[in-house]
Amino acid sequence: MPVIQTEDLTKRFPATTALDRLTIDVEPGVVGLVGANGAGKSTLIKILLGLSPATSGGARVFGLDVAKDGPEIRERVGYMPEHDCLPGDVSATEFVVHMARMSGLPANAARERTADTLRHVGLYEERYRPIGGYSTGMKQRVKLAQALVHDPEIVMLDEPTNGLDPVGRDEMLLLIRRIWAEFGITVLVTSHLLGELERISDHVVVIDGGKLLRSSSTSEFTRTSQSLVVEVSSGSDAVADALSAAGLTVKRDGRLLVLPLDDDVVYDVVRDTVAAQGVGLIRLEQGRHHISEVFGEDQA
Ligand SMILES: Nc1ncnc2c1ncn2[C@@H]1O[C@H](COP(=O)(O)OP(=O)(O)OP(=O)(O)O)[C@@H](O)[C@H]1O
Repeated sequence: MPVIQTEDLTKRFPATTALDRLTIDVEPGVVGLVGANGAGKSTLIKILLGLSPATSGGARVFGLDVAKDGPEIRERVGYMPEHDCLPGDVSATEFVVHMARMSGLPANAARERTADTLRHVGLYEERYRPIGGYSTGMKQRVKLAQALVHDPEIVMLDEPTNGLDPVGRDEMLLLIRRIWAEFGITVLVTSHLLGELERISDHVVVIDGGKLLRSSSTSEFTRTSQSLVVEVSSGSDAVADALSAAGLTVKRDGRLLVLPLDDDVVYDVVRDTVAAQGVGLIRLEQGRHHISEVFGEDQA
């Protein structure tokens, strides 16, 4: 059963339509929600949490209606907001214990879960220091920990890699993948970077101007964009011409010839063509495009 479903979900603000008849089904796993700034990602999350009403259409989380069952949904969901929202004068431990108590955990369980969760996100001795002195990466980890501390069934992470350097991004992406892989908690994670979500998501939903552009499994995204890279010992111009004559679309990338891999027969055509030209085949390998390239963006 889908964990999140929306049907014709629409949210209008006076000056803009943030979501425009959005219909999606999200199955368990890591789901990437991709869109440029202002695409409607945060608005969708707030509606799913029952914090903001839809203008029309509907949404369900675990089959519960977001318009009526907000409190029950929020008990079962963890939420990491996009913007910095942490108090600077308390420690990570104090803050996360507080959030755990707010979720209804008894004092002892809250302390134990907090210690486990902060360790899981990679905060150790620093967890006793005031959050005000933390780096952006450490603050993002505290935000992630408070989303996980009450052992939710889904976490919704709004731009968790925002403001992080490349190493911090990689670490955060790995942590997110582990939430699903090790604990079986479904993750809905937003980003404006297609390339980074492609690396960790089982399924990717792309929205633009509040409208659905595409929703499919990550493997399907990349399968439709696979290519075959060919390198020959000499005479690459003649080989390219012969491949074109055989009906293939050939692109040049320096010494390499790149062909769309839409059919396995492409391998045979390349092998036969290269043999007929009497040149050596140095390389024949599958190239994997990034989703971002499919959308013509250079973001990976
Ligand atoms: N409370 C609000 N009042 C009026 N307009 C809003 C409100 N919240 C969002 N919007 C508008 O709705 C559109 C979608 O905003 P949203 O924050 O959902 O986008 P986003 O994809 O999360 O982008 P970002 O990453 O920049 O937050 C934007 O045009 C935004 O200005």
